[in-house]
Parts: sequence; structure tokens; C-alpha cells
Amino acid sequence: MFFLLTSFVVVAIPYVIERFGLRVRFGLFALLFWLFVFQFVLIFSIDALLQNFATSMPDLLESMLTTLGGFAFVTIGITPIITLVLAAAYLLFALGQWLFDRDEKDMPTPQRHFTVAIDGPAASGKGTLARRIAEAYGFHHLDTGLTYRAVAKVLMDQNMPLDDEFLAEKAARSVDLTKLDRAVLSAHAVGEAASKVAVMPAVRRALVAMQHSFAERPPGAVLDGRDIGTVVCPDAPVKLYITASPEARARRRYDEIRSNGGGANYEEILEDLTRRDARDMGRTDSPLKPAADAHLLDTTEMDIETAFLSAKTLIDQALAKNTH
Ligand SMILES: Nc1ncnc2c1ncn2[C@@H]1O[C@H](COP(=O)(O)OP(=O)(O)O)[C@@H](O)[C@H]1O
Ligand SMILES: Nc1ccn([C@H]2C[C@H](O)[C@@H](COP(=O)(O)OP(=O)(O)O)O2)c(=O)n1
Repeated sequence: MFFLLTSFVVVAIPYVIERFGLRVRFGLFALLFWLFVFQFVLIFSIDALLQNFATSMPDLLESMLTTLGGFAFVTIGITPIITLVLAAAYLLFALGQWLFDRDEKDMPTPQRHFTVAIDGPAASGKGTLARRIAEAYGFHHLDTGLTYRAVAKVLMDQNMPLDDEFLAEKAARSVDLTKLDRAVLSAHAVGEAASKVAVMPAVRRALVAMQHSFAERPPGAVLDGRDIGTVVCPDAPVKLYITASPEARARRRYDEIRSNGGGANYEEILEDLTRRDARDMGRTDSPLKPAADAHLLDTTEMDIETAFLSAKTLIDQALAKNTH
């Protein structure tokens, strides 16, 4: 009896490991387990039969039943031994699996990132929209216009010409993305100078490289400028091209300067913007133009919140596609 109970426990334990530990629904141990139970029942049934009916049984049947009972008794003794060996092998296998899984979990998974590219002419509302998106989605934001403005500011501060490509490239290489001071760089004159240095390919190459690595920051980045969808992030899942009539843009810039306490002339601003648009759209290297797959958003009659909601619909659709 003790032998049978021990056998039962030895078979049952690996079965439990298999079923609940290794999550095998019906495996080798389960088979052995039920075989064991079957043999157990067989032995007791044969034993009961022989005890009660042996005298009235033909000799041949009695000897067959005795042989079968003996065979079941022997195999019931072997089953736990086989099971024990298999259990040990299985446990080693499970341990290997566990270690392997743990190693996989420890491995750094490639960080996912999502890019929103926003382009458009001056004062169309790119920056405002980009900041709003970055805030809503927890993404990093880079106003790439500030990088061109930073190059122009360095040259202006040192009274250097704005068309010397060698000097401008040197200034571009010294730009530090963490030190772009919007308050200093947002001056109207700096924007005009930035548009001039932005025509030089060497300057663009240096700045585009920085902008490109910024765009890869996880979990996502919003970049606004003139060539984000076409050159800096041509693979961005969301590209927006923001426009507004020159008059609406000049009015916005005028209001912005006035609300900051500055003096401004609407006609002059309109003229400057028109000239800057022509330069930004007409240059040979990376001219301002919508990417073929960009969504156009005309904000002339659209307030900031409505523009944001339009962009949000597109971003949510692209994010849903990205996670499937
Ligand atoms: N849809 C809009 N409606 C009205 N004003 C806007 C809108 N979008 C932006 N503005 C305002 O226009 C000005 C210029 O916007 P900004 O985002 O700096 O343009 P950009 O980055 O294209 O030069 C800001 O004062 C901003 O508050
Ligand atoms: N990605 C970019 C961003 C700006 N530029 C250039 C062209 C723009 O006239 C200047 C200034 O850009 P910025 O976006 O700061 O100008 P606005 O805020 O729209 O007036 O820099 C560019 O060539 N490419």
C-alpha cells in the first residue's frame, strides 16, 4: 500500500508541474498518470475478483487474470521510475526555457518612436500647432526655424556677412539644440537673416543631421519647419502642411509683436513675409513645398483649437495603424 501511494505521489507531482507549471494541457505525464490510475484500478479489480470468485472460475481465466494483475503490478512499479527520469529532464528543459525568457526580457527592445512633420510658410501657425501636439501626446518638439535663426544670430552678433558659406557652416556646427532661446531668436530681423543663411547647402546639411537625430527620440517627436516632410523626415507617418493667406499671417505676426510690446507696421510685415516666402520656396536646396503625402491644412478661417483637432484625427489614425 505504501509503495502504491508513493508511486501515485511521484507520478502526480510531475503531472501537476506539467499541467500548471509548463502549461501543457495533455502531455506525456498526463498519459503516464492516467495509465497509472488505470493499472491501479485494474490491480484492485483483479484482486477483488480473484478473492471472491477464484474457486468458481475456470483455471485458464484465473491464470490469465493473475498474469495480467502481475503485469500491472510490475509496470506500476516501473511507471514512477520512468516518470521520475522524464520529470528531471522536463524540469531541466523548463529551467532552460525560463532562463532564455529572462534573457530575452532583459534585452533592450528597440525603442519605438513616432514623428509628426509640420511644414508651412512664416506665421501660418506651425509652431503653435506643433507645441500643442507635443503637449497632448507627450512628444518632444523642435522648432527647426530656431536652428536657422541661431546660425543667423551668431553671424549677426559678430558682424559677419550672411552669405559666407564657410563661416555659416561653422556657426551651424556649433548650434546646441538644448540652448535655443526663443525669446532672443524670435526677433523679426533674425527671421529675415535666417531665411538668407538657410539657402546654403552646407548649413542645411549640418542642421538637418541634428534635426534628424532629434526626430528619432522616443516616444515621438514633432518637428516644424520648411523641409521636414520632404527632407528631414520623409518617412514620418504624419505630415502636415499648414497654410493661411498672406494677409492672415501678416495680421497674426503683427498682433504677436504688438502683444509683446513691440512696434510694428502691418504693411511692412506683409511685404517681409511675402519676400521671405518667395526666398524659402524659390531656393534650390530643399525649397518650401508640401510633401506628396502631406495633409494640407489652411488655417485662414480656422482657430488654433480647430486646427489641433484636425491634426489630432490624422495622428490618432496613424498611431492606431502603427500599433497593429
Ligand atoms: N489658427 C490660428 N488662428 C489664429 N492665430 C493663430 C493660429 N495659429 C497660430 N496663430 C497665431 O499666429 C502667430 C504665429 O504663429 P506661429 O505658430 O508662431 O507660426 P509659425 O510657427 O508658422 O511661424 C502666433 O501669435 C499664434 O498665436
Ligand atoms: N526647416 C526649416 C526651418 C526654417 N528655415 C528657414 C526659412 C525661414 O524663413 C527661417 C526662419 O524660420 P522660422 O520657422 O523660425 O520662421 P517663422 O517662425 O515661420 O517666421 O528659417 C528653413 O529653411 N528650413
